[in-house]
Amino acid sequence: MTAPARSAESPPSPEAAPVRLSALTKRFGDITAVDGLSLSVDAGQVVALLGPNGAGKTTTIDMVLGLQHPDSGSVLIHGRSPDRAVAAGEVAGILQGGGLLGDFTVAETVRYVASLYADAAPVGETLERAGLTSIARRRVGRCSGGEQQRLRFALALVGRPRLLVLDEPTAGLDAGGRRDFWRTVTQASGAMPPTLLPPTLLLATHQLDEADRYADRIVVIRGGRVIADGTPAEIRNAAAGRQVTAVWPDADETLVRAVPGVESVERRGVTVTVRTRDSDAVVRYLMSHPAARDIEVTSNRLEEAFLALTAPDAGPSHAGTTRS
Ligand SMILES: Nc1ncnc2c1ncn2[C@@H]1O[C@H](COP(=O)(O)OP(=O)(O)OP(=O)(O)O)[C@@H](O)[C@H]1O
Repeated sequence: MTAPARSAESPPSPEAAPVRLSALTKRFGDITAVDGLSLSVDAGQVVALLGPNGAGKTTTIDMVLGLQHPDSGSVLIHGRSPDRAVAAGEVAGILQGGGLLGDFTVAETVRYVASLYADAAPVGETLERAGLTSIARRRVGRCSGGEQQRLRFALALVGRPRLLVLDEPTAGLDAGGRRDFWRTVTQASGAMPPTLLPPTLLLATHQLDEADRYADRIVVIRGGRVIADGTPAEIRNAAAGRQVTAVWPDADETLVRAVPGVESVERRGVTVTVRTRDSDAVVRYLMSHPAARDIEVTSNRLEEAFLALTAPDAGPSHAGTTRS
């Protein structure tokens, strides 16, 4: 949890982006953890920073929360500095391994943190939103890892932040704990009144399925830089395109290879498999040949796209869009 305590300073600009990172750079000795990273997150987006270990996700998140300061570049949260945004209670974070007091009950913990805010959300409502009502009297030390993570979510919500930042929120949870955590977050987002809804979510993860399933937008980071930025479907296509298969006994592979966007053509028996960046063009071509039948288009899996994008020798993605 980040420090709460609202201050009485001037309100943020209503038009300012929830997060605007400009040419952000952070070094630790010889290591450049974040290397000129620019990123703008719009209100209401669920954005996943996706990258392999050491990509610079946590360092970026720490700078968004004012826990680290950049060597160069700037961070603006709703148009102001992270320190001021955190002090104003506009942003809350769930950080890796954030501490909880084992002797407090779940309800006491939420009540205590709520008391630090001038304008906290009602405790009962917050417990309900985080799926904690049935264990409100349980000591925190007796809660499972998943329940403790839902408690951290409740603590993040109780200050009514407009931006919620999650760093590897399901690290260490089993499949059931991960599912419950995300069910809680998405149900809370879908059903909460505006007073309790954090409208914008920035999530750091290396869990591909998490980014794919829950984010509107995935920003792939490697070596402290943005290498791809788009919807999950765009990221899949950016790295590896699509695959079109058809049954076509007399296919002329040379002609298929000449269709715009085609990367490879493979023939096994009567089946032709085409990897392409433009599946529409391939389908149109196949449809113009009556002998080609049983045409199927499949998206490559995000995992393949991610591995292709983050391989050490991979160049920057050409199809991913970079927003700043
Ligand atoms: N306080 C620090 N001192 C020295 N090096 C650091 C420090 N914090 C981060 N680094 C280095 O900066 C690089 C980026 O680390 P960071 O933790 O931001 O990556 P990450 O993408 O969050 O990785 P992970 O998924 O493993 O948490 C790594 O090489 C890491 O070793």
